[in-house]
Amino acid sequence: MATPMYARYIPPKAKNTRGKASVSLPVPEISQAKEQPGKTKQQSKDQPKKRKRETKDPLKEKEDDVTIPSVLKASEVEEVPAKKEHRSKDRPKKRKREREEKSHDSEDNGTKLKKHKSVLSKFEKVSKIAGAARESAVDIPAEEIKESPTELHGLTPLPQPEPVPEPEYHPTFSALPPWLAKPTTVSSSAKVPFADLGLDARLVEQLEKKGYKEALAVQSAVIPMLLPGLHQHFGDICVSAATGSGKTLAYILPMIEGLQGRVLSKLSGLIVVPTRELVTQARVVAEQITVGTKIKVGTAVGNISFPAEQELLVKKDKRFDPEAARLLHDKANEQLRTGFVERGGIMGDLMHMPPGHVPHYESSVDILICTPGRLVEHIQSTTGFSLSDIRWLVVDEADRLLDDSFQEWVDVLMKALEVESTSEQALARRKIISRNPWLKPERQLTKVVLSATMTKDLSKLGSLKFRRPKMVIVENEDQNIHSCAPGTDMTGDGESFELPPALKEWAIPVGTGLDKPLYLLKLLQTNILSQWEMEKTDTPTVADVDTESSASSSSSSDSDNSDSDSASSVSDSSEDSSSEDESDDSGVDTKKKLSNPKHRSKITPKNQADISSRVLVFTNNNENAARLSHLLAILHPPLKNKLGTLTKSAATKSSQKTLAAFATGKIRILIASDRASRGLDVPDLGHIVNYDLPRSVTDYVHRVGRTARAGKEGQSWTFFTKTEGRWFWNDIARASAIRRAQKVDRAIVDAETLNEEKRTTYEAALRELRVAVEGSTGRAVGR
Ligand SMILES: Nc1ncnc2c1ncn2[C@@H]1O[C@H](COP(=O)(O)OP(=O)(O)OP(=O)(O)O)[C@@H](O)[C@H]1O
Repeated sequence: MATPMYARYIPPKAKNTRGKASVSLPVPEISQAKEQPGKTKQQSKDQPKKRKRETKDPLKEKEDDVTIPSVLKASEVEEVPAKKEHRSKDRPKKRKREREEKSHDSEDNGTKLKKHKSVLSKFEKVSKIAGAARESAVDIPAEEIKESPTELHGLTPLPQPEPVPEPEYHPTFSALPPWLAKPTTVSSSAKVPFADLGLDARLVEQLEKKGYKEALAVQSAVIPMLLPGLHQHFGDICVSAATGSGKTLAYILPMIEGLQGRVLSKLSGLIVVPTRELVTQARVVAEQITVGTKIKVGTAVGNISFPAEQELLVKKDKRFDPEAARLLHDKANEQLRTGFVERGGIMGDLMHMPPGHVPHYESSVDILICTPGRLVEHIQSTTGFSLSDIRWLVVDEADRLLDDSFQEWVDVLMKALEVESTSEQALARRKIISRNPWLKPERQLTKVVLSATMTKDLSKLGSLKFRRPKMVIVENEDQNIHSCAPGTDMTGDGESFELPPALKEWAIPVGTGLDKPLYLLKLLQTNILSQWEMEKTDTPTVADVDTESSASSSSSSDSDNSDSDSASSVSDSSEDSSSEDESDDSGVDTKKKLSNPKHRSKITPKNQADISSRVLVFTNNNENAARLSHLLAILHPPLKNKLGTLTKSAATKSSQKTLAAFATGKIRILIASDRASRGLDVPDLGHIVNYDLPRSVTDYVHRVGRTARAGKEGQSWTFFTKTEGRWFWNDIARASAIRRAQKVDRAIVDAETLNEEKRTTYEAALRELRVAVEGSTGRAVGR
């Protein structure tokens, strides 16, 4: 009796009693039994077993699945427990009836029908109970009850609901402090005449002589904040402004204005920059502005010996002060007694002093421009080098410098700045201030921190210990600014950078990258250098090329200006050749064929001296720069005297020579490592080539920022290989962190059209280079 009732017996039209619910039920086996009276008891006993076996068949199972719902109506499911209860109560009666039936059966000659009658009577009872239950339930018209159509499914997964999109998270708070979260923004078009900035007339005149008629946006915003007046900010300033926007004058002018009346030299302004080239560059700007004043500008970069640099920075003298002399001598005696004798320094100098005198040190410079490494050396080892009178501290290229933990320069500098001045005037003033606390403190140190890619990392900025800081951001408010993430501005929590508005960026696919030198040669030929520049020197033979000294030789040699008419060795058939797009990026911007004559420089005697047709080529390391320089010189010998290299390993003097030659146009192609990517200002530089892809977004921003400076036009060309394409387009060309006025366009260089002779020369050059490098270092050379 374990089989449920509905499984054992299902009546033919179960519930159509009141013309309401009409449910078609499976044909009941009992009726079959009725119709087949010849079936034996054994057969009917076997029936459940047979069904059990049948249910093992999956197809059968499916059939059951389909039929069962029509049987299992809610009212009937509820009937089962009701029936059970009833049965347990009526058990004695039932047995009695069964006995009666049995006796009747025996009377009826033991036919099977009697047994079925008992089952039928049970069913009638159940039906009565179900009928009563149904009467108490709400009547539903039969036509409203529809059988749900059977859905058949194959093996394909059932359709799933659309995933609910995650709601966009717009924090109503910022993790940054208010001065960083809500910076002061300045439009890059907000220019003001220098005379309106509160600068001294002499300074304005000096600037006009240089051809600067009005202050650029960053200067118009920052100078008034640093000078006494209505807009003065009593605290420190962080500045974020695009490359070439004029940040150098924005900090140098107020510093010079503030120190003009100075009679005695005191080290009052300290400018820290990352490279020696930038020290030299900032010094040139400062010296141009200080002409006619007593302000002395010094540098510390390590291009001369350390003792020589010490002498240049600090003047040593003697001062009659018996009391101070006695104290110092006591200290010296104590050191002798304990054995801990200080070598050099003030104790060393004391030995050479006449009785009653002490050594006296004075700064030889008012403004010091230096690299962080050399600064730390002077703080730690130069006697009399004191930062206690510093009023201006400038950290240019701040994000780069704060990344640099070299010699823990920030900590050393901050400690040195905390040391109070021990000069007599300072001591006297401190005495007065202690009695009159409302008086201004003796020294007010203002920190100015600048970059085109300013960090918002508090852990880095915090190391500079700002006092009431303010962030100033200069941004282009042009509606056409292309920012891949709509609404990206420079004031959010994330870091975002702006490119110069007049910069045109191009991206050039270079296949696997194996023939990059040939691509570069073709690009120089078609779009950067004029034909005159490509061909003007006598063509030397491959053997003539001095690989090691191409940079220095080119900087010193003044190329012969004969207007050579010799036929170009570079094929110019690119116009009709169809270029194949081998890059893997998708949906890329307009493709431009660079061999189109309208992109070419016109060959006229006039533009022979056009220095904007110079190019700065960036490689990823010194080795690549030297190798490329060598290959180009062999590939196209007329370029030999127009090539220079600028790498970290080059001596300061040689780098300065190379840079000067590049600035004056003697060198047309400067191949450099990332050393040249920060801050370098080469006036009217027209082109940048990223021969190797930069390693980061910030590197890209600084590299391309060497052109299109101070509102002038410039172009950048970035080579990308098949494997680099995705990164370049996603992280640089369409990066939400970069705001640009013009989108990056794709350009095709037909390096294939370079003639066979060039390819043969290229192969020969590679072999020669391999032999040269393997010979000297035992290493293999790639291209
Ligand atoms: N007021 C001005 N008018 C015209 N030109 C200017 C003015 N001020 C500066 N310049 C020129 O702008 C160029 C860029 O200046 P500067 O080197 O200070 O830029 P920068 O913002 O420091 O760039 P980077 O971030 O790359 O270091 C220089 O060649 C400079 O001579």
